[in-house]
Amino acid sequence: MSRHYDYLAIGAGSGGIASANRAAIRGAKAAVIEAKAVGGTCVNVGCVPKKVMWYGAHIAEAIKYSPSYGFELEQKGFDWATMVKNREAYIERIHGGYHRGFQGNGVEFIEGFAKFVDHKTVEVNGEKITADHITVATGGRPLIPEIPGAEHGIDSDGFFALNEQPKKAAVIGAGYIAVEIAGVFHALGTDTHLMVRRDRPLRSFDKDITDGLLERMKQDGPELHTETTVREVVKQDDGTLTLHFENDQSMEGVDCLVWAIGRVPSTDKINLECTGVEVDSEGFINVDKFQNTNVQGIYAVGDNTGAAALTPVAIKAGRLLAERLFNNMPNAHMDFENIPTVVFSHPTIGTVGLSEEDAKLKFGEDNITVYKSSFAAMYNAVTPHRALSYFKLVCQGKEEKVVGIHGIGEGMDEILQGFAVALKMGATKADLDSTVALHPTSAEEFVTLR
Ligand SMILES: Cc1cc2nc3c(=O)[nH]c(=O)nc-3n(C[C@H](O)[C@H](O)[C@H](O)COP(=O)(O)OP(=O)(O)OC[C@H]3O[C@@H](n4cnc5c(N)ncnc54)[C@H](O)[C@@H]3O)c2cc1C
Ligand SMILES: NC(=O)c1ccc[n+]([C@@H]2O[C@H](COP(=O)([O-])OP(=O)(O)OC[C@H]3O[C@@H](n4cnc5c(N)ncnc54)[C@H](O)[C@@H]3O)[C@@H](O)[C@H]2O)c1
Repeated sequence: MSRHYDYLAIGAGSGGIASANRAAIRGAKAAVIEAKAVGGTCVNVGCVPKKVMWYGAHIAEAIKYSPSYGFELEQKGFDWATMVKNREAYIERIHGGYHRGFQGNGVEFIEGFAKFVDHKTVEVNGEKITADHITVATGGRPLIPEIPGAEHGIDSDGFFALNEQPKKAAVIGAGYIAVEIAGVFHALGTDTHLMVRRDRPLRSFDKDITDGLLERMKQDGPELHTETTVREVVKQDDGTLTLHFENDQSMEGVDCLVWAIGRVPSTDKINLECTGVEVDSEGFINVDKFQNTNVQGIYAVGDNTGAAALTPVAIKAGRLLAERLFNNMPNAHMDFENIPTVVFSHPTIGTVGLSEEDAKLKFGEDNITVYKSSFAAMYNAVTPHRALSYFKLVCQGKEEKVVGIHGIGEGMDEILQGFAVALKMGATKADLDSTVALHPTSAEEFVTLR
């Protein structure tokens, strides 16, 4: 038995789903193969469960501030399992939405793990499936370090599988995932320790913004341990973990250790070798700007290409690929410049374009003008917890073209999208200044900077 399609996506995550749906909408006979849960990382063990838990953390913070607004609340407890149950029910509903979408668009959903047999054929559940165009959209998976006792820790997938709230958590890593998980644990009441190998987390972000994050962590937690590298993990008889660091210090009593030290592409178990598709030294698939691999008829989108590992990036690249293949748009391709991004820290960070450091390197120090401000957002200014937000514009040349927009503060996640449009359109500082402010908001900072 064998089936043939015009378009086949391996992996029903952000990129695979978006591309298969768009291909089918444009008239292609399309299918998508998924080994685990429809929706991939974002929906099942990424953006979606993370944001639900971030909202939970947000509510915990609001309860903390509520007395200053006149509320007399008695918090009787917090049930982690209830949050998880409702989160998973929501995710189930999203799964249903995807399947209805496939039905509506005419995409065939195939459950199973796909492996290449040759450059036109994959095998799944013993069946050979052929397609004119095959997209590898297999995403990635978390990395665990090779140190003694590492297996006693969990990764971000394990974090979402927790059914009970840990008392004391150590989160290892300095990227988005470490910062976000540590923030959620801490806000919900776990004694949380974030451990980074160097002087700060999010080192590739603009320094003024990470300084703002460090200030908040110092003020509110979680506890940040810098210059701290885990050497060994030992499980004690009572089940708790002791972490030994390279600086010969240690930490005892950890009941949840989370590794958030990066992700690797899922390209190693799909027999890609038999197709001749080239990968780099880390296993990321080499693609050109059209998502073409070096083998005709095989493409890759999303996290396994080493592009910015963000859901909207995988979706956009996937849709544009389908437009190119099936809608007579030979030049359709993703623009990887100026991709906005948000970290769901506490408070959130938003950033698009170049950091001050990178802008100076690219254009020269004399060609860069920086505008920045800090202020206590009204939300917490009326509480004893007076904390600062930071906003920054990086401008280039005499005309002060805005090449970087950065902020940390309440609402920054929602503020950034519109400003990213302005940056992408080539806005200058004068354009922002000519826009009337919205008052009272935090967003108005960006159009009133001096
Ligand atoms: C904890 C966490 C939080 C995140 N938060 C955000 C966020 O807030 N915002 C954001 O934009 N991004 C976020 N991301 C990143 C985002 O989830 C990814 O960029 C996005 O999911 C990538 O999509 P993709 O299609 O490349 O791969 P994935 O979504 O990983 O999908 C790949 C799919 O392929 C399947 N698969 C793999 N191999 C095979 C095979 N051989 N056969 C069949 N199926 C296979 C996998 O099971 C998986 O379902 C987060 C990621 C994590 C881990
Ligand atoms: N809000 C969002 O949009 C969001 C949220 C989560 C994830 N993501 C995406 O997922 C990607 C992966 O996130 P991530 O946080 O896993 O990876 P990352 O690559 O961003 O960060 C990994 C961090 O771990 C550190 N590290 C590596 N090895 C280590 C070790 N042995 N011990 C201690 N630290 C170590 C690295 O220095 C790095 O800072 C991100 O780059 C991002 O694109 C996005």
